[in-house]
Amino acid sequence: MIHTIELQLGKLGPFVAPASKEALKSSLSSSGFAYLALPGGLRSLPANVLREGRIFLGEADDQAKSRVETIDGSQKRGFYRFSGTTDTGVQCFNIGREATHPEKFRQAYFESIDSPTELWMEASSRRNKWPNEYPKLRPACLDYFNFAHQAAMSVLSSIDLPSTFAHGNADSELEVKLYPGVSTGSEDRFRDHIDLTSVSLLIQDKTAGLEIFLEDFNQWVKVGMETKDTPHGRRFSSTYQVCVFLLCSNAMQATNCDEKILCIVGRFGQMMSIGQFRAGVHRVASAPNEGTRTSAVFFCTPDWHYQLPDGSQVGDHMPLQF
Ligand SMILES: O=C(O)CCC(=O)C(=O)O
Ligand SMILES: [Fe+2]
Repeated sequence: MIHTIELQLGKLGPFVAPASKEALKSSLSSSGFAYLALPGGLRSLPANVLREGRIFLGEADDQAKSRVETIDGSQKRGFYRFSGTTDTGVQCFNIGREATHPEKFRQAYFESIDSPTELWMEASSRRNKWPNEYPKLRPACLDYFNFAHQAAMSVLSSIDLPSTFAHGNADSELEVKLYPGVSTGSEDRFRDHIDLTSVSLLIQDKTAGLEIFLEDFNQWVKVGMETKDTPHGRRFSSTYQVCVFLLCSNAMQATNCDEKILCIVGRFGQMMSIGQFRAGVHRVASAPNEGTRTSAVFFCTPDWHYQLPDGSQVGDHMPLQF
């Protein structure tokens, strides 16, 4: 069962009310997923990051993109073209925590494994890249990054997992992806996987595309945006709502359709909880004739030197940086 948790707005940012803890635990342990509903005062944050990301990725010319592009290595910052999928044409804009010396975040890890500096320094010191021509992108991304970090910390502490202690560097990533429309619906755009995160927070602006696997039902379900019937036909009711359409044989049933963020347990969330919380398997399928889709995922990542219950460090699980 996927529960919806109302986030509250406190002085220090968004938080999960104590009364919602059990529902959140039950949702993340049974399915690996939960919805976070936003109070009105915070709803512009996801809307802004999707809008500014969509404008940059959809409208900037190749030159503007190439000025903030990362081509090589697994540590992406700024613009890059997504590969490693059957689909071409997916474009991304990636940021980490804004910092002058981001290599400091991973230094303790690399030193603990005696890794020669020249092997990790270059990739780990990559800073955020902001396109000058799109000045609204930076505040939209940074505001959302800060919000998402706070929200993730509150989610983790509510379910009794290490929060700020394990995420002191806030060495997380925010990635906006633009999936151009397709006319055929056969291929997966992003194959099924779990994320290398403690939790991921996902928003999207289109009904079609994201699918999550519900183990208990042995079924893929579509996560979409609410549609409303109007005299002029069906239309989307907001830019980033997510809801689940259960793939029932006789009816597509929409549930949980308000201003929501999908919270997904990642591999580290599962490991930190010694399996109490299930990592959520998800994928992006192509949705023919649905037009362009934009998503933004906050990949909440523990510090690389953080030691997991099995004795490994978080960094041991990360793809090579060079
Ligand atoms: O674009 C999406 O909705 C999902 C992308 C995703 O799962 C990922 O980047 O890990
Ligand atoms: Fe993912």
